[in-house]
Amino acid sequence: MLTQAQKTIIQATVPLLESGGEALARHFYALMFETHPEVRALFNQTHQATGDQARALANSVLMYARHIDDLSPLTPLVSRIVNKHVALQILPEHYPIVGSCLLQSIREVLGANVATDEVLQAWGAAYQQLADLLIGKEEQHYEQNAMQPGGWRGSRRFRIDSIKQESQDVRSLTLAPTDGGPILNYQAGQYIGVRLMIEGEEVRRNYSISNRADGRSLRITLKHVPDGRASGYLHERQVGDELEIFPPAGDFILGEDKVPVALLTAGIGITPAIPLLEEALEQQRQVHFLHATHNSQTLTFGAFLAQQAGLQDRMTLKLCFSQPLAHDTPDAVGHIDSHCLRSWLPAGDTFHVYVLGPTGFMANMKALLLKHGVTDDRIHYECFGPHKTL
Ligand SMILES: NC(=O)C1=CN([C@@H]2O[C@H](COP(=O)(O)OP(=O)(O)OC[C@H]3O[C@@H](n4cnc5c(N)ncnc54)[C@H](OP(=O)(O)O)[C@@H]3O)[C@@H](O)[C@H]2O)C=CC1
Repeated sequence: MLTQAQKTIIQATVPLLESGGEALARHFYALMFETHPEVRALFNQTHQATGDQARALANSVLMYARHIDDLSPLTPLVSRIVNKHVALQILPEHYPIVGSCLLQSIREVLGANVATDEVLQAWGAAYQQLADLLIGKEEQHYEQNAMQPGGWRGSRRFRIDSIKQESQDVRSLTLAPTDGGPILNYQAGQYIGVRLMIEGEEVRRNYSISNRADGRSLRITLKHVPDGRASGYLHERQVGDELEIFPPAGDFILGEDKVPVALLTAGIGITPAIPLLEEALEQQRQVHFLHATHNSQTLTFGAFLAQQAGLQDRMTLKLCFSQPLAHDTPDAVGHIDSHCLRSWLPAGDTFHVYVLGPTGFMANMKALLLKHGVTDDRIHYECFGPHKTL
């Protein structure tokens, strides 16, 4: 348990974290990967290179320090972190490695005058409190996954049953367990973890599941990112190849109120929106599917969406192309703007909006939605990779 004196020390470090948190986080990752190369696989090295992971860690530590007296406002953030950890199979033994490197980094970056023994002890206790919380919640997920019919713990081997080119740089892989057993009933909007061995090095990634649970197979849909190690590797796989998969996780799911839904997506952010769309339609909800992409060549699931919109009275489909080809006839050209949202969103003020895509897109859409009067509690978004507050 943290003492009141330790909580006061943690709160006093907030200004330091506000100004120097990112430098601290960068130092921490460099130290950890140097002294514990075995944990490299748990972190996407592209997010390291862009600094996204360091920013996400700095922000999480800052939020934690700010709310050390009452952690309840952090419940959504903790849930996001726990789910990402579960899909990457973060285990209790990983926490002491992170804890010792974090304390060493605090000492080295802040210096002995600021990072006194008292300060380090307070942060050691605070870290342990957070680690215990996360380990407990993650174990609950692992247990729930393992107990369900068709569930499993750790990795399970899946075979690629089919491959489909969906658009210019995007293909879907349909995967079935090699043991022939069923697959648990995952929720629309969830993702899985994949463990790959690329040139002798372990790499782990999360990928959104792009189909609804059918008990037999699951589908992931991937964009080939230039220089993307895992996506490049997966795009070279053939039917019959096998992959190691961690059980589904994720809390980006439809709310239970059967209100109208707007799915506002861009680029490859469309992947989790497909099962969300199917679920919403099955629940007889009104769905407005608004999607931005470059043009018809990069449009993923275009035929499926058009077919659904043709079949379903309750579905509206609007496409915005930023770089249309000569023969393209989208509903709008450029970026989705205030005018598009005003005419494309459902009427009334009960609908919820689910935003998925590049971070800049999600930040823009959130700002426009707020301006349009959509309240914060009705706007949902999920970052692919480290969580960011928009
Ligand atoms: N949340 C999720 O589940 C997932 C999210 N992603 C995220 O999606 C990102 C990559 O998506 P990708 O397919 O390459 O996207 P694209 O670069 O293909 O962009 C898709 C569309 O969004 C437009 N756009 C980009 N930025 C903005 C902005 N700031 N405001 C308005 N419109 C914008 C683009 O216009 P323009 O032509 O001007 O670029 C384009 O029309 C990744 O970075 C990843 O983080 C990926 C997978 C799943």
